[in-house]
Amino acid sequence: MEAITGQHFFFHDQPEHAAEKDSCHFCQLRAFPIHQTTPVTIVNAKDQSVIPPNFRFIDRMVLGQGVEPAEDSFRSGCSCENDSECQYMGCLCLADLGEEEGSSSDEDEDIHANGANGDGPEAGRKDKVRQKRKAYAYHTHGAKAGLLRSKMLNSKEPLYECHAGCSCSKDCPNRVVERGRTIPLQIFRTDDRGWGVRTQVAIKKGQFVDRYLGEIITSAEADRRRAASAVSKRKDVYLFALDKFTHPESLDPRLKGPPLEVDGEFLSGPTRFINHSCEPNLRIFARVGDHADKHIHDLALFAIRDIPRGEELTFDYVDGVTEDGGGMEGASAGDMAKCLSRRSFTYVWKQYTDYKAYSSYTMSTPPSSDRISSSPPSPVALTLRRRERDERRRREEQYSHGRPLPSQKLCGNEECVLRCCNVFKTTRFYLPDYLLGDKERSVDDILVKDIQTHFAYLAATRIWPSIEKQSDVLLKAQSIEAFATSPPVRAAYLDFRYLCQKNDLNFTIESRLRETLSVTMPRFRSLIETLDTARLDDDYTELVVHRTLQPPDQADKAVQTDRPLPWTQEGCVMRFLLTVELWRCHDERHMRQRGWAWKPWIVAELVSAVLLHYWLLDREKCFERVPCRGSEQCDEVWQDWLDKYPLLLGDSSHDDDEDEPDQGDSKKSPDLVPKPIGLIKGLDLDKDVGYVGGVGTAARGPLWRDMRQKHGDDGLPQH
Ligand SMILES: C[S@@+](CC[C@H](N)C(=O)[O-])C[C@H]1O[C@@H](n2cnc3c(N)ncnc32)[C@H](O)[C@@H]1O
Repeated sequence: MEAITGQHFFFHDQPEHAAEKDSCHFCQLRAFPIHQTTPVTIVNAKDQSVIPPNFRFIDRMVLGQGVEPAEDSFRSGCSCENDSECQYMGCLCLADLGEEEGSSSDEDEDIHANGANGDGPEAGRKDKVRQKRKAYAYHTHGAKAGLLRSKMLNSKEPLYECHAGCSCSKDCPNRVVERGRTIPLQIFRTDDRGWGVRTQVAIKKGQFVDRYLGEIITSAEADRRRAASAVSKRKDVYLFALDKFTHPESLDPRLKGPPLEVDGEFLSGPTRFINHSCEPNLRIFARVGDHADKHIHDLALFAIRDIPRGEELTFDYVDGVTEDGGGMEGASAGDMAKCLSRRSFTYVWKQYTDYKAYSSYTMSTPPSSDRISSSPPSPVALTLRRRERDERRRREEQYSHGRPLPSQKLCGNEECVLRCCNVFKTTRFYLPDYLLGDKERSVDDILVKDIQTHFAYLAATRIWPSIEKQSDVLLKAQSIEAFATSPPVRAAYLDFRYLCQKNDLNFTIESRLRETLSVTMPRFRSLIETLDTARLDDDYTELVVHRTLQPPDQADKAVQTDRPLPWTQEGCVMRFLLTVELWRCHDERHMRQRGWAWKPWIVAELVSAVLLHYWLLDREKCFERVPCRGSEQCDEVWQDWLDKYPLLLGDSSHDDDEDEPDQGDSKKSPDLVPKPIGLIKGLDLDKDVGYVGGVGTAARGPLWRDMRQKHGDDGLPQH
């Protein structure tokens, strides 16, 4: 260290040492304009180590190959007439803030700081200020001016700042990160953790410290560097993915992912030497200037508490993950893990799948602890933990919106291992082999989603013909569509198909299935009349349910064999009907479809129609059966369904006892906007294609009005 300092001091102002000067870290630092006011120094009072010679200080991001900033034509900025306007909603730079983030709980603090509280003439001004909602992230007035608001310190939101493309001045209060570091820093040799960074002045809570700089590289290049690095895990601590705005469905191709990454190992600023701590004094935030450059957003470090002069600066490499999987400072600290970029996503993903292969799945136990303050957790373990936590949160959200818990069985028996009772089980150890998705179009080029909608509409009008009000019909149709397309019904159909194949039962023609349905449906109806399928807590019900769902029991037969008897066609159909009915009851019990307390004959009608509908969709090649990749994929399937049918509490109308539509629920559920039924031009689905062949009319008359016979086709006989 002394030798290097000496070289610098004595020789680097001489032209013949130009090359050496170029690689001298002191010279690099001195060359930055900011060095005059807020220098970075390097000291080593411990040993002879020097900053790695292949490291170079930079004072701005370096864009790697294939990484481009936005074109000028996409750039924009605010047109606020004076700087103070840039604090409020209305400033274009703050346009991406949601309502929640925009609201300011610190507003009073600022007004107080400015002496504008109480009655009198100031009160009017205060009211006026209140009308304009303060939205930006910093304090404006008094001693805290320029510091991050306390609300933001715990927030996962990015910071949106004004920038060079804006009409406000450089002194605009919303340009904190842009103005750069104001704190002199010292890189020093720690006792036990290599280099570290300490502050040369006291830092206030909420004060901006510096950005994390580096080379911005593509994800492919990051992977390449990981692979090339002797120890990939080591490489990971220098890589930050710029994924704050990445979303697979983003309209901006640059934000679709995989995200760009910042590599600070060989080119960076002093923050690259900041060590990890589980009780850090800094936190990292995503910061955006020009919105067109979200893909290369900044990583800005702020103090999260007052820091005395001389104290080592640290941040939590995984932002507060604790052993129980929660955030160190409550939920918001955990959420910030998303703000803290995912380091080495791709690499870790591979590790993750391996990890999943041996880790037992549990909803509450994150991978083993690495929370030791004296040494940092391995980045792989940390990322795994973070991913586990994010997944867990996503699932919890789904459960709160009606996805059943994986532990729940259709039959109600905790111990049940029957495949068909476990349609909610999507964990690692009980993943379905396949998932059933809709193709976009049928073999006849009809949009499958139109067929689904049309089926639901016809079912609503035929099974509940007494509903007159169109909005009630649409509500009914919407809830039928949600039910019929739900993941457990799909799982039940796959199970049905599998069972049929395994037992060489082929419903190769529609009439065969219709016949079987016509025999099975009355039995099914009397079964659910006898049982209270909505309450599965008595032994008798469970026994009967299990008998129906299980392979036929040879004990019932005269001939005893070692193997279970094969399934019959009626058995397969019955198993589908009962599985779907149990899911319907579960759904009703647990939240989404409240008020579906239908009489057994309505249930029998609808559930049978659903089976025939699925079979017809299958025949028309509307489905795709995809191997299930993992529980994440099941999560996605549930998420898609929950997103598409967010709240279906409004369908209580028209039990068979009711004459008048119940409009109460639709009034109570403003979220339920009836979906327009897309009629398919030139096509009568009933007649021409027969997709809804199973739907008859249940209005006190014959349960199955055979649409096909009307058109001279084979059909389901009346019963
Ligand atoms: C981003 S660098 C920080 C600067 C580093 N100390 C150096 O000398 O270059 C991350 C590396 O620092 C070390 N490190 C960071 N935090 C640490 C901690 N709390 N305990 C031990 N080593 C730590 C680890 O070797 C880690 O790979």
